Amino acid sequence: MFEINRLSTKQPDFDTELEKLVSWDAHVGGELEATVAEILHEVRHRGDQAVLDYTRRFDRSQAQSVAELEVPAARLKQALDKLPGEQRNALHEAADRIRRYAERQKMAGWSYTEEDGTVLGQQVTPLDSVGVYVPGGKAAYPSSVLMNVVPAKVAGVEQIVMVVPAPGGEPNEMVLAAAAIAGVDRVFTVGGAQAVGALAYGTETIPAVDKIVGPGNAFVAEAKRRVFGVVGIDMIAGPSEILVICDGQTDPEWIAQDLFSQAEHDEEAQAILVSPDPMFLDQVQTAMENGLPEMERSDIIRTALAKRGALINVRDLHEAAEVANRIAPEHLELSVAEPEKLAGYIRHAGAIFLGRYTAEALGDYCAGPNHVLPTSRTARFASPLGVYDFQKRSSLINCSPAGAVKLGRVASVLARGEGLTAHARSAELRVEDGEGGQ
Ligand SMILES: NC(=O)c1ccc[n+]([C@@H]2O[C@H](COP(=O)([O-])OP(=O)(O)OC[C@H]3O[C@@H](n4cnc5c(N)ncnc54)[C@H](O)[C@@H]3O)[C@@H](O)[C@H]2O)c1
Ligand SMILES: N[C@H](CO)Cc1c[nH]c[nH+]1
Ligand SMILES: [Zn+2]
Repeated sequence: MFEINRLSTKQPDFDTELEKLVSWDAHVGGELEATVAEILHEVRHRGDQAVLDYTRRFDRSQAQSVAELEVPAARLKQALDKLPGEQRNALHEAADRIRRYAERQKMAGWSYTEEDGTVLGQQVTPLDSVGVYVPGGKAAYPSSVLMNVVPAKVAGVEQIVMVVPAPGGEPNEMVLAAAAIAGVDRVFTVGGAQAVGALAYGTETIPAVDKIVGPGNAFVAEAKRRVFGVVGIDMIAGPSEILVICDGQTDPEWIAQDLFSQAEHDEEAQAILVSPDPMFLDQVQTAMENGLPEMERSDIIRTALAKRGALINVRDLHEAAEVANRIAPEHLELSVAEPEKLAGYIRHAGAIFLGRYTAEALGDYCAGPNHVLPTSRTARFASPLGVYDFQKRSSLINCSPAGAVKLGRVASVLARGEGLTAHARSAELRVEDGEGGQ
């Protein structure tokens, strides 16, 4: 037996029950926030020693120094060379698809000339240094190495520092091989909030970076939220989420596995099925009941489904889209006859998977689009990780003498309206120069 929440939009307390299910606060709460605040404080003030203490405590490392937690470049290459051919080929194929998609996201600079000869534009530059968090507490994620590092390389980031927990002190070989393929500059086997703190503040051994990207559990997500401002962050990419909208015509076993696929990441993961067909919800529940014992991580799935899993009955597919928009899930599968039509009603989702054949798991590994996606309803305002996260823009303004006269007159009026005399004089001097020359 397993537990899963059953809801219907027809029940009078639907809104309250849905809120309980999807609200971030209800699941993480103040204790986690206090723990993360303390870890960040310690790392900021005690540097390497704090990183080492927490790594020994949370990841059972035997290391005596943070230097010992750095993985040399030769070790990455060795992992790649020794990897079974099938795994090496799969990593290369996934990297190629991710790169092809990322290339299309690359922003270029542009400029245009106003009638007065002033040139206006935008210059695009890559970030200097980036810290990539690769999760690794409950599972190893070579795919996350590729998803984070490949777009950073496409953008032209100079220094990429990767952090990844190594439970028991043993780094995962496929993760190291992926780091070699992607071209990471430095790797430290440090995880959790202490890794985020080290990348944000810098320690004696781990360099501070300009921006931290990558997914992780609730501790990692909270740590990134807290260091924002000291460094840039990509988004809150916390415990995984899936929401499937199904018209009742897909094989229930397919949908059951799709729901499991995200639930197996974490006890805090979210897996929701929305359908107008109550009998189909029953069939999927039965398929889950039958399939669960075969799952290697059935304990994690069981906990996640009881906490943040739900089968929701709606009146029709239009109402299903409304529910999805309210939840703003990380992943949204549209397992319906006309997915493109339904997609037109979707406003908030990290990634949309269209049609019965598009299993979300394909996007996790190799379809091409990034699997680092906004969670905890942040898809209302955030986007998938992309090359644009590793690029920044500077405005370009190059005034001609005539442009300086024209703009100077406008600026002078506005500056005097704001009571800012120096601004006004700065503009007026160029106007006077231009008028004198006429
Ligand atoms: N949104 C995305 O794009 C995306 C992609 C891949 C994975 N994920 C998510 O990443 C997460 C991976 O989680 P994980 O746990 O396997 O690895 P993780 O690397 O995110 O977290 C492991 C670290 O958590 C810290 N930690 C664990 N328990 C702690 C405690 N009680 N107190 C303080 N720190 C503690 C430890 O430092 C440990 O190193 C999952 O939630 C998964 O759903 C999300
Ligand atoms: N589903 C995760 C993003 O939430 C990505 C992933 C990696 N490996 C398997 N899945
Ligand atoms: Zn996944």
